[in-house]
Amino acid sequence: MGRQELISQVVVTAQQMRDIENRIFAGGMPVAALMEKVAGLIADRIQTKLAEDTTYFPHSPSFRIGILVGPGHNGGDALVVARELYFRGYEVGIYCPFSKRKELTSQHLQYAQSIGIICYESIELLADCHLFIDGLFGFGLERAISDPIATAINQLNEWHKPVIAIDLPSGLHTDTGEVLGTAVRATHTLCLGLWKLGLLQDQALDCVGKAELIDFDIPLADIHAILGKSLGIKRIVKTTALSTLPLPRPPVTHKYKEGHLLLICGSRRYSGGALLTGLGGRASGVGMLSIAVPESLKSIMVAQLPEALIIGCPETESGAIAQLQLPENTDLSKFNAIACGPGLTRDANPILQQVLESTVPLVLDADGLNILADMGTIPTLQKRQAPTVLTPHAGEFKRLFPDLSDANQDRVKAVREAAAQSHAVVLLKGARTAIANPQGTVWLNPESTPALARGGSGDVLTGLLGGLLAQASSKNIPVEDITATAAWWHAQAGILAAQERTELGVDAHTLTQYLIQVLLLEVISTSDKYSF
Ligand SMILES: NC(=O)C1=CN([C@@H]2O[C@H](COP(=O)(O)OP(=O)(O)OC[C@H]3O[C@@H](n4cnc5c(N)ncnc54)[C@H](O)[C@@H]3O)[C@@H](O)[C@H]2O)[C@H](O)CC1
Ligand SMILES: [K+]
Repeated sequence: MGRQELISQVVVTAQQMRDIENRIFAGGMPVAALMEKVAGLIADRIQTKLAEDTTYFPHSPSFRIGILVGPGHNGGDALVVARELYFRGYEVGIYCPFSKRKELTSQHLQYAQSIGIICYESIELLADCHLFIDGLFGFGLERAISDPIATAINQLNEWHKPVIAIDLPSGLHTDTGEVLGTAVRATHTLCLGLWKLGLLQDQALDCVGKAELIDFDIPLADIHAILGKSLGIKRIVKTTALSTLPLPRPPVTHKYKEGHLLLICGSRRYSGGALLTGLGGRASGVGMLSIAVPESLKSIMVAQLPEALIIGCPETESGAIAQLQLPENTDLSKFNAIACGPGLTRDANPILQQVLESTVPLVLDADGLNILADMGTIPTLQKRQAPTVLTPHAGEFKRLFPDLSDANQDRVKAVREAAAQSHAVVLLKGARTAIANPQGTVWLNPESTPALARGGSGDVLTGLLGGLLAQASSKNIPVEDITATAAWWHAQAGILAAQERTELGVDAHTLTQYLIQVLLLEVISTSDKYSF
């Protein structure tokens, strides 16, 4: 794996970043030299951004940049940026309300003032700035921000001007993304060296804006020395996601070699869920698709999914599947994967018992999760031998794991605990979907769209994931990697659909039509090894 690819996947906590940094310093790199290098790269990036984006940053002789400087090395970075932008002809002013500062930061402040950059103690005096650089705190923030800094940050936020945060928006917890007191609402974040975990947590996203990484050549040996070879937390990136797709297919194959997926979904009350799950399964390219639904849904399913084998099952009085009535000579072990849950209703309880006993990889979603929660998640899953993937949103997560950490706060901690205790792969849905395996590795999906916050989009994911699992069954690819790929593919389809149709135009049915469309674009732009 090349440097760029590895760096784009790595995610660190504050402590890990400190440890990596200490190795660099122990190796002989002077602290001041590193700050100079990093801040030089930040200044270059800001200058390019200003030149590139003239609608956002209009050229004007009075263009003024306000630089917020904290007491630590985040403030030191900001001062080097201030000096560089000043020498490159920009008008800059500094806000630094701290009397105690780290030595290097103090030296840079002294020099900045000596060359004529004015340092203000009140942020109000920067009110006419067109752009702000936030260098108040980086990964050294230790406690909630208090006054006068809190009031200054709130004032800055009220101006609604462009703000570029250095490393991370000041006030965010580096690991959990929690707002500590108050936080800068940045429009852009230039994360330094390696992605900080907090930037990938849902609760941080209001403050992060567009995030990008500034690579300052951290030696790979230092990264591996602290994080290990396998990395504990990874961003899902395009190259790894595409590498687990069943593409290209072998030239000689047949439908059963390309996986047989069984979907179990729907009820008289929720027929749409079954349909969307089926369409998601179809888009996965799976060789054979069987869908078990209540008998009364059979005709509508056949009409919409003519290539699938629709299995009409006896129904309860309420219209749920009463019993799985598989074709003759078929039992659950004939399938390569099963996905179960969307639209089932809790009345389908006996069905879940049956699929849990199967020896086939199983995806549980929606009512499949609700029924599992009723059974007792952890003791029930501990009995299973084959892999299980749970795909809850935060509400379902709470029902499944009532005693674990809150999935609305430190989502990474919550999903890790859930996977460890249930021995399942857990995919916690959200703006930054988080996936954990029982061994503690976590995958975070760094790109998505609020357009996917819509009824039915989860059903599409369930079908898609089931189809990918079925196709991978003979390939020895870890279930968690396939789960990460499904989350990535689903989100990318949403992003493309939102670009073409706005965030309001991505209903779940439309989403299914973008799955192949986005793949075509991504695969073609990545490699020429696929031929169509
Ligand atoms: N990672 C790297 O290799 C590099 C990082 N750089 C930059 O340095 C910061 C981290 O610097 P550090 O000095 O450790 O921390 P901070 O700048 O975030 O500030 C710590 C400073 O603030 C005090 N403090 C903490 N919390 C509060 C609070 N709530 N209120 C008031 N004061 C607080 C604390 O006591 C410290 O004095 C990193 O983010 C990068 O921007 C290097 O420049 C390049 C290499
Ligand atoms: K900052």
